[in-house]
Amino acid sequence: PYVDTKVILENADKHGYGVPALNINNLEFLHYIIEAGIKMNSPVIIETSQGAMKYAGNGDFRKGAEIFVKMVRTFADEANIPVALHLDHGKSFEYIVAAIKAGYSSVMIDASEHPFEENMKITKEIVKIAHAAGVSVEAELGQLAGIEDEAVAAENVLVDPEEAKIFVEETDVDFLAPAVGTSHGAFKFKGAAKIDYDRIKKVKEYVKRPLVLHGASSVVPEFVEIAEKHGADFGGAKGVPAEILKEAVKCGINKVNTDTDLRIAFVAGLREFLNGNPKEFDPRKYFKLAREYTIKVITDRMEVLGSAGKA
Ligand SMILES: O=C(COP(=O)(O)O)N(O)CCCCO
Ligand code: NA
Ligand SMILES: [Zn+2]
Repeated sequence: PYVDTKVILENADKHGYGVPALNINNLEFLHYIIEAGIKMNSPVIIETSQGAMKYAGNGDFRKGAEIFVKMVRTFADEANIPVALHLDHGKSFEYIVAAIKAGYSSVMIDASEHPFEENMKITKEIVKIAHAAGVSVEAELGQLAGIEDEAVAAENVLVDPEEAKIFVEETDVDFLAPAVGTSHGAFKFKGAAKIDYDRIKKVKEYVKRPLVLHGASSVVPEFVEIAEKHGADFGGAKGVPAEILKEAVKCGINKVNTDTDLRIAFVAGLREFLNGNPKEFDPRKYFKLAREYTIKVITDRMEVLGSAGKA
């Protein structure tokens, strides 16, 4: 069934597991996520960035929002796993309102590049509007480095747990994304991978609601290798290893945002298949390995996070 993201995340919070939040831009990735969820009997959170809304609507983001809601609801209505649709990194009022009007389960208002008071003020407004429409809200505190679709945050600014307490009390936001050392994309750490567990624990103690880990892709070496064997150049790619994700879930993370891992698995399979099948040009055939690898990277993640078997 199609559910509110809050329902999925409150259950995950209660039972101490993580749920993958998986980004899509097209029908194929939605197919793979649903297949993986059904196979593992896991709840799934589908998420789209503002860029994905524009892309799906061929430039018209309101159209794109409607297309995603109709596609996701069609799958969700007949799947016996909980499925939610979330707007990821909503920065523009127009996009957020379009997602709410189209029927998204939840929206993120990402005002993290603004000073604390401004972030709080903007988030409060969005919460009022979203809650009036029965839609739950995610916000971000602190800043991730790395590329975030439109904006590039220069440095990591880790969340201040005291600020998180005030922020949640003031805004009544449903789930919070604290910046704890990760960043978006395939090049997350200069040195060894590490995130600030104590900071997660402190925020959890204060806000007592589901927490979100952004920049959580593992950049799985197996798929990086296959992609590079077939012409990709991902030199220096490094993500969040599975054992760090497990620890982060223990500390209170419940929604685990994952985009880069799906992209790498897909392009690894696509490159391998195209290199090995020079005569093939049927789009129902040449995604075969891309599909297989993308489903694999999702089912593995459901095991790591503990959402497998929880639908
Ligand atoms: O936090 C994440 C996931 O980040 P990643 O999958 O790159 O680790 N997202 O919000 C997904 C979109 C970010 C741009 O790729
Ligand atoms: Na999000
Ligand atoms: Zn993110």
